[in-house]
Amino acid sequence: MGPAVRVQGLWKRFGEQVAVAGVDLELPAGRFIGLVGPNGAGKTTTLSMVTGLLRPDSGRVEIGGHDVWQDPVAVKARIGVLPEGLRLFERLSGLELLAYTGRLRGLPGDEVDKRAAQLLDVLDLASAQHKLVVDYSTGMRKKIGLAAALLHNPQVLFLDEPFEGVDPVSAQTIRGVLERYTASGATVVFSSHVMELVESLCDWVAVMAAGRIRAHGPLTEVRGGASSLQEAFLELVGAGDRGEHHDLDWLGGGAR
Ligand SMILES: Nc1ncnc2c1ncn2[C@@H]1O[C@H](COP(=O)(O)OP(=O)(O)OP(=O)(O)O)[C@@H](O)[C@H]1O
Repeated sequence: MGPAVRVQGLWKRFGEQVAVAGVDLELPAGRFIGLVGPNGAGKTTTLSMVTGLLRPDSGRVEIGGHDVWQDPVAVKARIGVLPEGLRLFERLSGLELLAYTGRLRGLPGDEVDKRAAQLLDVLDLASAQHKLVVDYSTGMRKKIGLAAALLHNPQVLFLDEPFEGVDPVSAQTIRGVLERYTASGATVVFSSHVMELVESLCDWVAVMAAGRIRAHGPLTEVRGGASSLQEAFLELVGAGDRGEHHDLDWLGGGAR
């Protein structure tokens, strides 16, 4: 089986700022993949280019063997995306949003109804299905966004910070759905800067810093001899000694 995603020579600049500086990456199919890196590392920019939301300055991306920019329809049929800062149709109810998304995806009406009912149930949104999305909480928005991204049963699911602002119960629910999804051979790619989360969920990771991939591979390989992914990550991104500085010696109790 070929890689789920193949990225070659990907670059993106915003004026003087180089956000993504030559990323080459092959993401294996059927894995739970974490893209980790500090704030500003270029994770969102990379995922936006990989999913066809942002045009790269140069480089190529293939998903399931299809070029994201030359064959966008084939790619979009195969992927689901939960972007950061997801915009939803606020004046639709959760159920209406799924019905609309399903029809846009070309699914027959009765199939959409069946899948929507199951997703709402599994994601614990059934009791809120007639509520307008504008009235949903942050966690509910993530869950309805996830349901919309899964409705057409994509081969690869991209999630940008899916657990940000989500309470532990909802996080567990989301996690259960994602684990079930990857167990059946699909691929999840998600970005996060929460190492514990990545370590507990992912079996394959790519570490990004300053627009480049610093390490990638099975979790155990990337972690190497370090006691945790967090420790390996701090060594990789060269921030191991951060916090040792005494510039803030005025901060805290004592003399004002
Ligand atoms: N539209 C834009 N215009 C200008 N600069 C941008 C734009 N988008 C991203 N950048 C810059 O590119 C760099 C990478 O940003 P990006 O959002 O991809 O990082 P990230 O790894 O997702 O960070 P975070 O974890 O904080 O979300 C940052 O320096 C950011 O300021």
